Amino acid sequence: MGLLEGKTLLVTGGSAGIGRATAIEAARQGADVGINYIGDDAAADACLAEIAALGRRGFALKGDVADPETARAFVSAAVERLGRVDIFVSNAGICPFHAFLDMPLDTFERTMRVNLHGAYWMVQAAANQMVAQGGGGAIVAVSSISALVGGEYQTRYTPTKAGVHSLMQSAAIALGRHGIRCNSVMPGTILTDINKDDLADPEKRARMAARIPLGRLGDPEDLAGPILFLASDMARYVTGAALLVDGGAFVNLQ
Ligand SMILES: NC(=O)C1=CN([C@@H]2O[C@H](COP(=O)(O)OP(=O)(O)OC[C@H]3O[C@@H](n4cnc5c(N)ncnc54)[C@H](O)[C@@H]3O)[C@@H](O)[C@H]2O)C=CC1
Ligand SMILES: C[C@H](O)[C@@H]1OC(=O)[C@H](O)[C@@H]1O
Repeated sequence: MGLLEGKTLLVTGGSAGIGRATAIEAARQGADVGINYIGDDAAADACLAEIAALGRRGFALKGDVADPETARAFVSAAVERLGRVDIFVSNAGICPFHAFLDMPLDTFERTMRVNLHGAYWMVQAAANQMVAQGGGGAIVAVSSISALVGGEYQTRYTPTKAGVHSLMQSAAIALGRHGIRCNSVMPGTILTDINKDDLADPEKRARMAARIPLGRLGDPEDLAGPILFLASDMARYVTGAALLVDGGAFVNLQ
């Protein structure tokens, strides 16, 4: 029997990277899965095909998480298609690298709106559904090691990841009385489209890998287990927590 047998799970940014790995592993663990995404329809269709091949129900909703209306539409579609929402994974995010001193206003605002506002409205919509249906629930947000440490070209990104971590702490308090647990994961450097350009420089890539005690950069699948553990009943007394999933990078000062 899978870890998530009989549950329904929603994940934002589920067509690629960490969100996709989470969606597919959730299906393997017995959950029906809804994904939200933006951009490439073929990638979303491919993810849905894998969910179906695992014998689970799935649906995809295209929409920008920066628009609060997408949150309402995603949760409504989940209720219509899957009946309820047991687990919500707030994952969608962007990280356009840029220097601090000449940060364009639109780059700053877009990053805030997608990563932080998007997480806020999505989590609120999912939580309202969980409260209305009863029986509790679990919310996991994808924060980052960048909530704890800085990056020269990530000055409009790292505050969003600290914000997502903080959102989970406050939501854990607000939602505990409803039996809804809220936690975050903090990935280190994971090989996905978000950092493909940044890590195209072999020297930078080698430098990033060299500081990781486990000896390699992460893969999206490295996140699926920790996210789904926090989402599962095995973590039933865990709320307001943050789990670093970084191969040990954070603790490696020298
Ligand atoms: N890859 C890494 O090294 C790390 C990633 N993260 C976080 O993990 C999360 C997922 O990122 P990755 O899988 O690495 O990236 P990715 O680029 O492979 O996937 C991002 C996903 O988010 C979706 N997305 C992007 N903007 C969206 C929007 N406005 N509305 C709806 N969907 C949107 C895309 O369609 C895609 O499915 C992000 O929140 C990122 O900040 C955190 C730490 C490290
Ligand atoms: C996109 C970056 O490579 C990635 O994003 C994060 O949150 C990590 O800190 C890495 O810097």
